[in-house]
Amino acid sequence: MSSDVSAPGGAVVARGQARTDVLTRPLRRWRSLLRLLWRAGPAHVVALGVLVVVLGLLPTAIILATGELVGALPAAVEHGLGSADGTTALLALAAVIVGWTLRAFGHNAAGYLRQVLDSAFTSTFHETIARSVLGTRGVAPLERPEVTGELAALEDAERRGQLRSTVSTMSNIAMSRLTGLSALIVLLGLRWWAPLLLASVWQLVNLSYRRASAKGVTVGISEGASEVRRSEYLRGLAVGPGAAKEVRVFGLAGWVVGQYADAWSSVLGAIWRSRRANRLLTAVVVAAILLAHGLVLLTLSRDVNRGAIGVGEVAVFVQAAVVSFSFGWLGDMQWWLTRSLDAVERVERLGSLLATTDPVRPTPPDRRRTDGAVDVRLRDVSFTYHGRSRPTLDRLNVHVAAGQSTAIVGANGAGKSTMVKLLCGLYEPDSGRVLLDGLDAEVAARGRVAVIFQDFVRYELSLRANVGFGSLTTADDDVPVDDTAVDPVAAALRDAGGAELLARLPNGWDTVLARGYDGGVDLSGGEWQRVALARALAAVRGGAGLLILDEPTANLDVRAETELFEQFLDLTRGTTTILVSHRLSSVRRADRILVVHDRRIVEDGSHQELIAQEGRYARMFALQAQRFAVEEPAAVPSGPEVVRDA
Ligand SMILES: Nc1ncnc2c1ncn2[C@@H]1O[C@H](COP(=O)(O)OP(=O)(O)OP(=O)(O)O)[C@@H](O)[C@H]1O
Repeated sequence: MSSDVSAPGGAVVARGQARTDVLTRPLRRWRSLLRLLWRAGPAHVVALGVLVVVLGLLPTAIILATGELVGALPAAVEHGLGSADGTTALLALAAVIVGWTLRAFGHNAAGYLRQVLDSAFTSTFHETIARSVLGTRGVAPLERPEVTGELAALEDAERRGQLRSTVSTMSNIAMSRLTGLSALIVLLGLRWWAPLLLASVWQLVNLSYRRASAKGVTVGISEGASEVRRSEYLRGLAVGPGAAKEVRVFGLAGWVVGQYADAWSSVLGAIWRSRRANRLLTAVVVAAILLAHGLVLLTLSRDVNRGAIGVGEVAVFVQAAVVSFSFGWLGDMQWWLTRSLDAVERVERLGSLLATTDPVRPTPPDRRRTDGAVDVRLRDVSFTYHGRSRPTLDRLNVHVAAGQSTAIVGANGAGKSTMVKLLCGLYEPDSGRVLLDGLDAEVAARGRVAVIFQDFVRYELSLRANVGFGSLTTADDDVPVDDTAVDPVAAALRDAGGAELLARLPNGWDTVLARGYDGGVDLSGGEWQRVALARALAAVRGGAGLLILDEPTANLDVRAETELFEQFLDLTRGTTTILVSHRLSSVRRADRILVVHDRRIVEDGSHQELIAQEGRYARMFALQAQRFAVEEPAAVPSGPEVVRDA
């Protein structure tokens, strides 16, 4: 009942809202664009603005001066250049020359300013996005579908180069509009209806082409969207490094190219079909342009016949009628500008989405330690990922004393990495508290937690940056990089077992760890893991009091992982350490082992205690030992690889 009553009212409100939006949305978009532009370089914006006005009005000024010159010439010829008519002609000629000279210089200067502002605008645009994205506490807001949608659309606009010439496009359009408008004003001198008629017909052109191109784009985007994505994906398969090996080994080259061509021509087919449907509209618009200009020129010729206007005025009105086209459709420029406005609107929306999805929680008044090992406490912590109905962690209670080494083990998907992410303050729990030295992890983690995730980042930068990012302050220090006694970054790499790697790199610490760069080298999976571990050790040297290794060693063999973890525990003695691994033999030396199962911690104790309990851990350990004994009996008899829950 209530919905029956409210529905019509709601529809009226929605219609009213839509109408208001039609009016306010363009204003909002323009305001955002101009605000970004202003931030890109106010002085350049003012200078370009002045030039746009001058260059926009100059063509009409030149037309007027030309008219004056043409009008004065017969009398000047008759009475000589020294006469008053001669002076008028000479002044008009001078005005024309000055006008053209100004135009040439003005366009040069405007070209320079446009270039500067185009790149400044793009970088301000990127900076605004980066600020919004990096400004969130944690990563949860970035996983919201509406945020990922906006980011994907912005990336797409970027890839298509839709922003690179925003300022050029905008200034060119503004200039053309000013020229068209001033030419129309001049035509008022012929008949009051002449500019109105031409302006209307150019607006008709504008409307119809905007509709046609929007339709083409919509067809391209909506009907062809999946085909566009598919063709781009196929192109990536053909030319990108990701699939290069498989495409060759499986002989997929012909198939990839054929599929790419099919997908692309199906997109183009849809766009061409949509354009063909506009032929009638185009014919009507062309007829309207011819008719309107015909009427204006007919009126003009009748005035000439009647002797109502002179030759100078004819020159002015004919040129003004021709130049009035600048009031009409300006081709791709308008399309590009609309794309820029769309992108700016998205940036604004992204900013407000990220601002509202990240409420700040109050920090408790507990004590705060600023150095040494971190005391970790999870108090009744429950956590559910966005879009999931079931919590991943349910009322967890753990206390890890400062300096303790703890291993987290459990089957795939048990929630081990989720615990790690909560400890890093990347997500907020639904309820309960994650406390580091008594402070919420979201506020306390930065600088105090060092972590190497399973999918740690392989920065396409120098070795020194890859290790030094663990502690930017140490990496920035201008110390000799090869001396492990004084350089914490070098010491971290040595401790992580990366000395041999360093010796093999062509440019030592400056070697870029990626192919495709001068002297760049890609590393094996195991070598990358040593670099990542070195990064974590650098962080500890830089003051991190909680070190978490979330299975970054999966590419190392069992023996290497075990040795590394043991070495790690020795090196980080005095630091709170959390190790996540599926290989139980690798973490058995930890002071304490937590077994995560079905969203909770089900066992908690040392290796010996858990084995003695004969519970889940003991079963997992026995199973892994058994499997390993079958696969590689000689290597590590007491505990092995293989990753399965019992
Ligand atoms: N960003 C995310 N959004 C939604 N669900 C997620 C997200 N990350 C993890 N999950 C889900 O949460 C559950 C626990 O994942 P988590 O990565 O913590 O497990 P894990 O114990 O570390 O597993 P593994 O041993 O395979 O690394 C899984 O069901 C996983 O699919």
